[in-house]
Amino acid sequence: MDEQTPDARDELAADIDRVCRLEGEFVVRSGAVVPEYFDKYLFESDPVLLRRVAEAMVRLVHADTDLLGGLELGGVPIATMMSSLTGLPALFVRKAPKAYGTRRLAERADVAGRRITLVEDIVTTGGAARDATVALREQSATVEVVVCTIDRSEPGANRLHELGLETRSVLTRADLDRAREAARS
Ligand SMILES: O=P(O)(O)OC[C@H]1O[C@H](OP(=O)(O)OP(=O)(O)O)[C@H](O)[C@@H]1O
Ligand SMILES: O=C(O)c1cc(=O)[nH]c(=O)[nH]1
Repeated sequence: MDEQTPDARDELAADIDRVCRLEGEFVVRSGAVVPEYFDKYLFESDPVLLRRVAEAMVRLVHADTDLLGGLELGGVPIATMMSSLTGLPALFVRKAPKAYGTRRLAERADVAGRRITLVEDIVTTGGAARDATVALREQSATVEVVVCTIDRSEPGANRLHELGLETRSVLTRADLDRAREAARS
């Protein structure tokens, strides 16, 4: 697939920022309290925006990927759309194994020996991606890349590289701040 043009990227940043940036006081997954929150459900529930996001994320997926592992919950609609765009099968990765039925953590089939690209909406500290990586590697999957829509991590906060995991984002916090500034001027 062609690279995304700088204009298309700027346009996506502006639209995502306008739709999903909230101001207030928010507790995030890591337990920190932050004054701004990117509510991914506000762009994931818009079919046109979800598709644009998924198209941009597909460009970040390595060719040798076997499965697109959407992280519960916000990663699941994105992984599903990416699966539809690429034909790669999706995997739905729960935060914890289901307590009954198949008792699976990763919904689809065994992941042993499969190369999984994780699909995440927002990376703040990388904690959710870390937990999923550890759990999937325990099931003998290969996990080396996480693709995300927004990397809002502060410098040094994302330590996924220590797990040998590469983070590839469509947009960073700086992209969204620039888009916001441009919209104001
Ligand atoms: O990088 P981190 O510090 O892990 O934070 C980001 C993660 O936290 C949020 O998920 P949340 O647990 O709120 O779940 P949801 O997708 O189920 O709404 C977000 O969607 C990421 O998965
Ligand atoms: O870190 C998080 O939990 C988090 C941050 C954010 O901006 N948006 C979100 O959905 N989760």
